[in-house]
Amino acid sequence: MSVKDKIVLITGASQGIGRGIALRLAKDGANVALVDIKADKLEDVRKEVETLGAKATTFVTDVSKRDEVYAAIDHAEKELGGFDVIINNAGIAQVKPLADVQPEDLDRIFRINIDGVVWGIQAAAAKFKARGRKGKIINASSIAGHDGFAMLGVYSATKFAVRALTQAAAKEYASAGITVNAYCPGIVGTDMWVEIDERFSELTGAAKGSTYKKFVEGIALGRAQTPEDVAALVAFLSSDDSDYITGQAILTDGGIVYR
Ligand SMILES: NC(=O)C1=CN([C@@H]2O[C@H](COP(=O)(O)OP(=O)(O)OC[C@H]3O[C@@H](n4cnc5c(N)ncnc54)[C@H](O)[C@@H]3O)[C@@H](O)[C@H]2O)C=CC1
Ligand SMILES: CC(=O)C(C)=O
Repeated sequence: MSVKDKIVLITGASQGIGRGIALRLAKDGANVALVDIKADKLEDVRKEVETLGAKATTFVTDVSKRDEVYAAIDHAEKELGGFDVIINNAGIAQVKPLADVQPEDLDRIFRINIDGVVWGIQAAAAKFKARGRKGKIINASSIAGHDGFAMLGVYSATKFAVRALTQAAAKEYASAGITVNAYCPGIVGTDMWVEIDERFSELTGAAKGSTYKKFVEGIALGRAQTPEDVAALVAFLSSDDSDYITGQAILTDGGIVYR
């Protein structure tokens, strides 16, 4: 399995799963374009990647803004000399009972978790076609893209939407040699889960840390997932070994959801 010398753009790369993917791909020989809204943390990840001997560039981008996503891909191509894979990883969570959801809640999460993936798909596909090259598009879904989770209903809807977009894009772009897949992590110990746990505590009175603990106790393999666990699947999906796979939303969750 190799991603050697591939040029991979990763959104949401400042921390958590995105950072884990960047470091894994760099170790495997890829060069990476790191994209996020958090400029300072992006630079920290760039230095970590370069320590591993890979080339890296950063581009501060809000994925909900179409022009910025197109500009990020142009930047990656110019700075790194090509463009082979996009990982539409950036996303936000939202913990709220459905009864309390307001129009602005929908707007915010849809713009990042759905619009951001649409812009990433269309901008990457346009660039692959312009370069006359095959390419790979890889999107972040979730176990919540396979099962709707209570208090995470709108979030779950966005992750179901990512699966739908992945399937539709796989069909639209197959003839251009572009594959489109999604990864579906389970309970990963990142800042996103710190926030989810805190919001559950505020809403239900659960002790701090107890919601995360309860979810982790439901994992068959008996431990929380790490960004490295997720990155292992994404490295495979980024490599030529996954060339015959398209339109799939692959679970990597240690045994929570079975499909
Ligand atoms: N942590 C978990 O348990 C799981 C996470 N996921 C998904 O994996 C992806 C990454 O999650 P984590 O690393 O855990 O989250 P995280 O909250 O630790 O990191 C998300 C990154 O995305 C960036 N981001 C947020 N909005 C952005 C925007 N508009 N434009 C550009 N960047 C933006 C943030 O600045 C941050 O660096 C998300 O799509 C999430 O929904 C899926 C399943 C489980
Ligand atoms: C954050 C997330 O996708 C879940 C379900 O944990």
